[in-house]
Order: sequence, then structure tokens, then C-alpha cells
Amino acid sequence: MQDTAVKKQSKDLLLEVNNLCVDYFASNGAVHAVRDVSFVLRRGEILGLAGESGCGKSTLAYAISRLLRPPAYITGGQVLYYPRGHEGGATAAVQSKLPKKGRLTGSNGDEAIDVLQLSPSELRAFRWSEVSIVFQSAMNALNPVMSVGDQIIDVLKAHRPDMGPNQRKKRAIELLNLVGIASDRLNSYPHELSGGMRQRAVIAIALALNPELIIMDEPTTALDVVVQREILQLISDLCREFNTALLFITHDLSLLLELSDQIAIMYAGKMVEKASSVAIYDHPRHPYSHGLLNAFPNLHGPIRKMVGIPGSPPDLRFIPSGCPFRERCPLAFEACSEVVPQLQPASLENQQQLAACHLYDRKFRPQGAPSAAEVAGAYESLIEGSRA
Ligand SMILES: Nc1ncnc2c1ncn2[C@@H]1O[C@H](COP(=O)(O)OP(=O)(O)OP(=O)(O)O)[C@@H](O)[C@H]1O
Repeated sequence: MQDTAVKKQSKDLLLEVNNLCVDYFASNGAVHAVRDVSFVLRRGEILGLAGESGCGKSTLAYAISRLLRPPAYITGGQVLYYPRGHEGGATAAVQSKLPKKGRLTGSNGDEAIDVLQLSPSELRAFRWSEVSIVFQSAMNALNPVMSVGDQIIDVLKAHRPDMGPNQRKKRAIELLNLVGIASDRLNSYPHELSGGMRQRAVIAIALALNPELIIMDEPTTALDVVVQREILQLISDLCREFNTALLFITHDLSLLLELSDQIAIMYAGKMVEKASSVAIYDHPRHPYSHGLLNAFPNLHGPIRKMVGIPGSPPDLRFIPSGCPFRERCPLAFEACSEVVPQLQPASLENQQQLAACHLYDRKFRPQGAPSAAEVAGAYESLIEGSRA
């Protein structure tokens, strides 16, 4: 029974990122923006990526979608994409543009595409039909001199040559309705729509070709809180309805708690914790995750005392030895400046909650992991100390 379950789970793999590294070769030194990041994303899963500004979230998203431009270079690692089977909803025209030759065998034994090796034409097919990308301030990226309907129809024209004009128009109306925009807005121009509606139109375009994965980088930051929540709910409902996986990036961890199945937390280019949203909310293990969780107001759950994290992240050109968070960590000890911690299960009870922190490694801390209260207390003392 268990074997079948494990096999089925691994069959659901959609994206596998292995030891990805990205540097910006700036004139004043190489900025190590993404450092040895590994994670998997399953079909239909919503993964939230959080971390302070500058920790490498956008760079990671650009690297996965092969949108990096010099001076950014991928200096190591692998991005594997597991294409859907024949039963999937993709159009045959689009499927055929993905390479058949040179496929690798992924970690679950299935055929995988090596995204970092795709040719420009394969990349175009991959980006629209398999992966849609919505980047920061996307709602201002709509073409101001084209109606929203025509912008959707344009995407269909380019990628669905099998569709006739009537089918394309019908699909554009269907997509607008899906995101809560009435059909009579088909001929509206972006300036005739509110910010929230423009963002909905962008989501409709992202969904146009039934992608398997949508990557969204801070898509709602320009909106007020109420509209932001409506849009997040819409995104989550649509992803659940179509079993679309979502990689959602924000610096606001509280937004991710409701939206995501899994949350990954980045600090100074590294992934420092990955777990289900419930586990992160109930008991964040990495001291950085704890600090981040208490740095934002939360609309639900018990009231938490907002404390913030004193100090600032390191310059990514000169990353300190050992744990990159140690200089701000209230519980850092000797090993933290000597050994780089690796992501590993943080507790025996939950092997799926991974943290890159020596506090959870018996080799370095034989007395066992600190309790949540201990981490909170250590933060309070740190803050008191920084005020004194
Ligand atoms: N063109 C560039 N040249 C040099 N360094 C860069 C360049 N673009 C980004 N960086 C640096 O790379 C690091 C990661 O940036 P990135 O934008 O990926 O972070 P982020 O977590 O997405 O931040 P934000 O939430 O502010 O978008 C930062 O330290 C940033 O200063």
C-alpha cells in the first residue's frame, strides 16, 4: 500500500530544482543571489516562496523560467520539468514543440526535460503552454492601446494555430468570465479597468493556454489590502479548479499562510526552511522563519506579538562563513560560524519539515531543539539588548 502511495506521489512531480546557483557578475564583485537551492513542486501544488527583499526570490523565478539576462548567470545546478502524459489537456501543437530528444530520467524514473538546455523555440513553447509567468507590476504590463479581449486573442493566435477566430473569441470571453470580468468588457482598454480588474485580466492571460505551472512574483503588491485578498482567493480557487501548480513569491509570509500548501523561506540566496503552511504557522523551526512570521500582522489566528528581526541581511558579495543568518540569530552558537547548515528534517515527528539550522542537529546541539517559547524569548532579549 505504502509503496503505491509513494510511487503515485513521485509520479506527480512537475518541477525539480537541484542545487541551483545564480550569480550577478557586477563590476564591484559577484553577487551570489541564489545559492545551492533545491526543491520539488508537484502537479496542482501551491508553493509560496517568502523572504526579505533582496534574498533572491525573483532571481530564482527568473532562473527557472530562463528569463535571466546578463550580468546574471546560472553557475550550477539543474531544473527538470516533467511534461504531462497524453491524457493531459495541452494542445498537440504545443506538446510537439517540447524536445523529445535528449530527455533525462528524473529522480522518479520518469522522462524529464532539462529546462536549462532548451533552445529558444523550445523555450517559447515551454513558457506559454507549460509555464505562465506573472511578474511584479504585471498589471501595468498590459498593452495600453489594445483591448483586453484582443490581448487574450493574440496569445491564442500565437500559440493555438488550431483555433479559428470564433473559437478564440469564445475562449477569450470564457477566460474573462473565469476571472470575474463580464463579457461586455471584452473590448475595454486597460485604462478603462480598475487596478483589480487589470490584475484579473493578467491572470486570464496567464491561464489562456492551460499551463501546468504559474509563477507569480509579488503580483498583488500594487493593490489595496481588500482587493489583494480577493485576487489571492481567485488565484487559489482557479489553481485548485484546474489542478495548476503555483509558485507564488512575496516578502509577506502572512499572505502565504492561507494561500499555499507548502512554504519555502529564503535567506541570503539560500532556502532555509521548507514545510507545509500549517507546520510553518504552528511551529516555524528556523529562527529566521520565526522572526519573519512575527514581522507581519496576521488577519487570522491568535494575536501574535509583532517583533521584527534586528539587523539586516548580509551583502551577497561577501557572505559570512557558516550560517548566513548567524549574525542576526538570537540563538547562534559556535558551530554556526564554522559549518554551513543543510536543509534536513527539523524534528522526528515531521520529516517533511526541513530547516537549515544547527539547532536541530544533535551533532551540534546534543540537548535537542529549542522550543518555540525559547526562540521567542531569545528574540525578545535580542531586541531589548539592541534597544539598550
Ligand atoms: N542586475 C543586478 N546586478 C547586480 N546585483 C543584482 C542585480 N539584480 C539583482 N541583484 C541582487 O541580487 C540579489 C537578489 O535579488 P532579487 O531581486 O532576486 O531578490 P528578491 O528577494 O526578489 O527581492 P525583492 O523582494 O526586493 O524583489 C539582491 O541582492 C540584488 O541586489
